[in-house]
Amino acid sequence: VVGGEVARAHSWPWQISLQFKSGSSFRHTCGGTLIRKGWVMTAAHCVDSSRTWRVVLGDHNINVHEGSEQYMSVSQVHIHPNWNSNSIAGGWDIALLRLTSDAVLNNNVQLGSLPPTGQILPNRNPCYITGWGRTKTGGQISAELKQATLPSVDHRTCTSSSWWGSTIKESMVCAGGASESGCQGDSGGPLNCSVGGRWVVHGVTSFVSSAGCNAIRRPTVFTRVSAYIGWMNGIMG
Ligand SMILES: CC(C)c1ccc(NC(=O)[C@H](Cc2ccccc2)NC(=O)[C@H](CCCC[NH3+])NC(=O)C(F)(F)F)cc1
Repeated sequence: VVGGEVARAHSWPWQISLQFKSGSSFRHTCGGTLIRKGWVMTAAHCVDSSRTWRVVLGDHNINVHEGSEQYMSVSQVHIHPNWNSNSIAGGWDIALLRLTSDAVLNNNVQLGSLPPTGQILPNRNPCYITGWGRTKTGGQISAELKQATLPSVDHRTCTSSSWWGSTIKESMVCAGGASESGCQGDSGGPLNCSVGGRWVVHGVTSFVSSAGCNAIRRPTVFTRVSAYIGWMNGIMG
């Protein structure tokens, strides 16, 4: 997350760290959202390589064992069948991870709320991006979970020629476009939007401009969760 601030610990208790085994330890690679006790929603591009994954729930500083963490193994990776790893602009950048055991819900670990099918946010709806991703283009990932306000940008604006143009599909949500953005390592994490006074996870962090994470008029692009409710229910049962 470029800009914003360090989140109050466990204030986004559905945020998870997706890590892969590297030698004898695990490394953070992406974010994700706990949506059922046994299921995590993340980006397809995070899991389209075969690795040994683990999901860390209830984390704040990913380099320190704080006692609130739950370490979960992944028994199954369900990548959307239409995902094409050579075409991030094609969309479909969403995946579900089945955990080997159910999370224990508590003050530090809670389920994220999903929107109803088809819900589209109005322009400039208040949203926060959260993640442990890089804190500036080419910079380092953050040890502590960060948050930044990224107002949603409506489709008409985001697809205009001086913005992203036709790269943006109906199944995507844009948010930000000023000095704050997502960055590498935030992929797969939630776009948390305030709807009716409650936090709803409206996006899965997908991509930023290759000219830089917080490039002007290149808002962070998210997979629109409300376009995939049917698919997810079909998988999770
Ligand atoms: C649609 C097409 C023109 C297009 C292709 C690629 C991108 N962006 C990218 O590829 C930039 C590259 C980058 C690297 C380092 C620093 C900044 C940017 N990376 C990204 O946007 C990666 C997803 C890459 C998926 C690759 N299979 N996502 C992110 O960084 C995140 F966290 F914002 F979600 C953007 C658009």
